[in-house]
Amino acid sequence: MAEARTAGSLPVANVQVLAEACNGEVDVQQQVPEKYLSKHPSSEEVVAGDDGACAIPVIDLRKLQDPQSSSEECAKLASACLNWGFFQLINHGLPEEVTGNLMNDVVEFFKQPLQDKKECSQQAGSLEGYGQAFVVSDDQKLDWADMLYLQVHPTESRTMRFWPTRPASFRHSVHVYSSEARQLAYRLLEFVARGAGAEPASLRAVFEGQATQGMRVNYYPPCRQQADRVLGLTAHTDPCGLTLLLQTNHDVQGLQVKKDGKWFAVKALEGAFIVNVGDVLEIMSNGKFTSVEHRAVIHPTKERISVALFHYPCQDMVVIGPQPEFIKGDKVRYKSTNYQEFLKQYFTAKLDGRMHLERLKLEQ
Ligand SMILES: O=C(O)CCC(=O)C(=O)O
Ligand SMILES: [Fe+2]
Repeated sequence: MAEARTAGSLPVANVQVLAEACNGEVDVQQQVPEKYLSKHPSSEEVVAGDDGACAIPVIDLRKLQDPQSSSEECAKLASACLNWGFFQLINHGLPEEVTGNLMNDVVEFFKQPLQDKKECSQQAGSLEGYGQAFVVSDDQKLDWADMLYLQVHPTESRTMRFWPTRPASFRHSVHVYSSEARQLAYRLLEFVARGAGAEPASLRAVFEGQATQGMRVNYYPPCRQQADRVLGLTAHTDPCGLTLLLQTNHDVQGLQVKKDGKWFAVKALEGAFIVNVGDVLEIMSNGKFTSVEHRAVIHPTKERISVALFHYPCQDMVVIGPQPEFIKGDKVRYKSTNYQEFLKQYFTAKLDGRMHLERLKLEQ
């Protein structure tokens, strides 16, 4: 994701520090600044996921790999990618130690004093490092979150000055986790293609080799005041192909996914990945899969941390458009577009839900 490097964000307050002041953890309690408050609590309906249901479909990798159940599970996967754009992946085979080490180190990173975290601060003109993203004007509403964004693959594209050295195991944990998760993403892309009746290798080939993988860690502090008017992460779609998401405290709900005009609160299953389709996959699949709007809400008393791993096509990709494998007698539904331009537009603007994607749709 070369563009993340040329697209900076205006500097804003550190939200973790602000939250401590607003939550009464220091001598003088501060009011949550207006910039973090939406005008009203959203009028859109939220379907709560606390009755044991997790809202989005659950896909079992073991079933995908078992010849006995593979076709049925593949069809379920393709349907999840079309109708929800999201699913939870169970029996994914990534060792618990690998995900556990990553999450522990991420938690430890954010526990450090601000000064120490600032050693990894973003620099002007780039989104990599510790800071915020998508702040493009002084009067825009702000998200109640800090983030750490790292480009993790290809290895030569890493800028180590943004990679924390504390805790000491951080870099190693990210390296191991991102390599294993990348293999998992490739395997999933094969099943996703198969589920839509395309050649399994067709999608994988686009994302393999020198393809870009970026990791965004989101830190959402609690907010005791007016929690229903404070948003952790504005509604958006992911610009990549496929995102793999993990979160700490699986019992703290934060992620919400839009379907049929309603927000569905996702109840994260312990040990599962939350996987979603990004813009590039919607376009390449000619709309057989959907890049769905999602957002993160915050909790009044508990922090939440999520780690999103974005899988982009190869750096040298020039044009993105519907792939022949996914058209086959269907109408072409999206304009082909210059890939670098597409990324640039995404990373230099305010998050805008699905607007940037709708502009690429052809009249049918
Ligand atoms: O925190 C979450 O659950 C969502 C994160 C997300 O959507 C992102 O980083 O793109
Ligand atoms: Fe996202």
